[in-house]
Amino acid sequence: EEDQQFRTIFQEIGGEDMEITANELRNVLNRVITKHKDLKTEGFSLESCRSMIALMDVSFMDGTGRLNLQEFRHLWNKIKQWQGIFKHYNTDQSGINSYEMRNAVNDAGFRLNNQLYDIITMRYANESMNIDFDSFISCLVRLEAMFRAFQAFDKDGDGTIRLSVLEWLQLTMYA
Ligand SMILES: O=C(O)[C@@H](S)Cc1ccc(I)cc1
Ligand SMILES: [Ca+2]
Repeated sequence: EEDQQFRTIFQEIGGEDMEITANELRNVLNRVITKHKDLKTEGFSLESCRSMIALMDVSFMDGTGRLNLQEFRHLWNKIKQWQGIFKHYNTDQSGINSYEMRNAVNDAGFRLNNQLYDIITMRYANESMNIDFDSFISCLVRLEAMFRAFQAFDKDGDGTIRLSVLEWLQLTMYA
């Protein structure tokens, strides 16, 4: 039942080619956020949607540059989960600050170190050191995809991976 609902949404957004492009993803995300006044954002940019699609490609080893149903379902479920976390910390509608971001990232199930929390704030916060909803989502999509990519490379699970420079560039230039 829920799956059929998903397929319908997906069909409506992606069109008959059953794939969602960055533009189509941007349109649906920006349509949904207009219905949520408690999600502080200026909207999702095309670039952030391109990045999220590339990260889903990396997660699902599917270098199409578009979202298939499986990738879209995963991304959409994550956004639904993470938007709830964002609302929980975005109490004053100013976005979330670096302290709240640390708790939000933990609530999303990630365990990082202090240096990484600082890096995330530097990378995703605006001039007043607050993180808007679209940046919040872009950050967590990247975080999750990078964890999954590492695990895919770390076949023996020993916590280390070996990459040639070209393998490194294939990952970092695309993701
Ligand atoms: O589906 C919805 O509208 C709510 S429940 C969750 C949600 C909120 C924001 C986005 I963008 C996507 C999904
Ligand atoms: Ca894809």
